[in-house]
Formats: sequence, C-alpha cells, structure tokens
Amino acid sequence: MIEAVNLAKHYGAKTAVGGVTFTVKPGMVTGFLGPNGAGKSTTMRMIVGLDKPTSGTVTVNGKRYVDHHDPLHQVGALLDAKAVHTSRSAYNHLLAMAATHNIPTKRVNEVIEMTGLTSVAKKRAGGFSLGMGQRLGIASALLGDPQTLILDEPVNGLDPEGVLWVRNLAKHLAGLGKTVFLSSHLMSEMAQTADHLIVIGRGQIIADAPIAQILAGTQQAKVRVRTPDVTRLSQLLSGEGVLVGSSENETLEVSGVNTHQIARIALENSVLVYELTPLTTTLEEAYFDLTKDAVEYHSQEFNNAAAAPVAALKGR
Ligand SMILES: Nc1ncnc2c1ncn2[C@@H]1O[C@H](COP(=O)(O)OP(=O)(O)OP(=O)(O)O)[C@@H](O)[C@H]1O
Repeated sequence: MIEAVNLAKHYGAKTAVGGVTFTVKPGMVTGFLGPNGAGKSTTMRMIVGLDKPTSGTVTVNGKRYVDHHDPLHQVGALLDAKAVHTSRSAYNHLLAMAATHNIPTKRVNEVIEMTGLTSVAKKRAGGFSLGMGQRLGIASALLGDPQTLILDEPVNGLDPEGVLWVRNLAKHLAGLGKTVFLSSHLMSEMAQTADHLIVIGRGQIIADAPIAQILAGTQQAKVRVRTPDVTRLSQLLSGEGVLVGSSENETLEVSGVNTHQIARIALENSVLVYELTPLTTTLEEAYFDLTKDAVEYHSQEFNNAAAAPVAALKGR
C-alpha cells in the first residue's frame, strides 16, 4: 500500500508535484499516467526517498521508506534502468544488492532466470541494450520479493515478448495481493494491464478511478450509423443532448441516444440504416480528453507545410 497525503515537490519556482493525495491499494495494478513533465517520476522518487518532499508525506506499507529496516523486502523500484555500476556484471550487481539484505544467491539466480538475463548475466551491465537494462532493473526490483512494486516505464525498450511478460508479471503480482504501481506512456498496454488509474497533469491529480469508470466517464458514448439518407436522419436525431457528427460519406457519429432509440426513429420515419455500431472509447481517447488542458510540451502538428520537405525529397 502506498499512501500520499498533500505530497508536494517544488524546484525553486517550478512545481513538479503540487500537493497530491492518493492511495495505491494492494491486490491490483494501478497505472500512473500523465503527459511529459507531469510529475510521475518525481512522485515515484519521493515514495522511495530519492527526492525529499517539500511538504506532505508518503508512506509505503504504513511507514516512510527511510524508516523501513528491510526496504528491499518492502518495496522494489525500477526508476532509472541506467542506474547501475557500468563495469559490473548483471550478476554481480544483483549479488551486491542481495548482500545488503542477506538475500541468498539462489534468489539472484531466480530473478536472472525470470527476467531472461541468463545468457548475459556475466556480461558488463554498461554494455547492455535499453531492453536488457530494463530487464536488469526489473530483476533488481523483484530481488527482495517485495510487497510493493514501483515501476517507472517498465516496458520502455522491451521487445514484444518482454512487454507481454511485464503485463503478465504485473497481473500475477497483483493477484498475489501485492501493490503494483506502474507508469507508461503506452495507452494500449496500460489498458490491458491496469485495474485502476491515477492520472496526473501539471503536478495535480486529474483522475483517480477504476479504468472502466475512466473509459465510461470521460466522453459520451457514441454510435456509428451508416445510412444513405444522412441529412434526413441527422435532422430527425438532432435534439437536446443529442450530438450528430459526420466523418465520412453516408456515416454519422451520434451521441446522446442509444442504438435502440436510433433504430426506432429511423424505422418510424422509413429511413434506411445499414449499420448501427456502439463505439467504445479507447484509453487513448479518454486520456487525451482528461489531459487536454494539462499538456505542457506540445508537439508540432503535421500539416502540409511540415510535410513539404518530405514530399520534395520523394519527388526527386
Ligand atoms: N531535479 C530537478 N530540478 C528541477 N526541475 C525538475 C527536477 N526534476 C524534475 N523537475 C521538473 O519537474 C517536473 C516534473 O518532472 P517529472 O520527471 O516528475 O515528470 P514526468 O511526469 O515523470 O515526465 P516524463 O513523462 O517526461 O518522464 C518537470 O517540469 C521537470 O522538468
């Protein structure tokens, strides 16, 4: 269990985390989402005592991280996979960590095998690829078989097999009753892994809810309707609380009425309908909707001007 109360971190005039209160519960996977610079890593670093809060408190399994006598058994964290002694082998890195908690060598071998590092365990960690480094970071987090796991971007750089493995691992650990808190920018992955989401933007909590509630609550459910009589059906459906949009020929996207109501209105007015499909909101859509006012670093949109040099090259 992780409990943050009014947790804040300021760097001079910059507010990295602006007084957040949340609980990460055991027995489920909690995803931590937010735009670049939103405060995810700073929050995670404060949980494990790497950054000192400016104000507020955060505890893991009931105590501040620094007050635990056996921190590796309490909380395993992957925060920066590059934070290893580069000339040390993966095996020796884990062995050194294990020695601090009297963890037997058998467990070092176990986590090496679990994370698929067996063939490179005796190689210099400094020469590892991004993905192998991530695997070593995850192995370090698992070493003490902790009750709470904190994984900052664990699938970053992993191959598809590794991504699937992290997903199954997170679910498995949550199934054992552990607290699993992980961040990712990969929405489709988060949608398949997390039970609960905490969304942060500009250092403030934007949402803290089960994933199903976030998907259901952010946007009105839409129905895609295909009809040759777009204009007439739009007029018939338009009304209070009903929004009708048209994205392509013979297609309407309608919100505010369900499929049954649309079918009835079409039938009563003899309008032919080819298709009625309830559209489900993806986590990506829900995320964009939630964070639209909290994005600090905006990317340039692709337009014809931006694409011009590419088009010019192609034309050569
Ligand atoms: N040591 C520091 N000194 C000054 N500012 C910092 C420091 N660490 C973080 N910040 C700032 O605090 C804000 C939050 O950063 P943080 O790394 O927590 O965001 P994040 O949500 O993890 O972002 P990303 O998704 O890009 O990893 C950013 O504006 C960042 O520039």
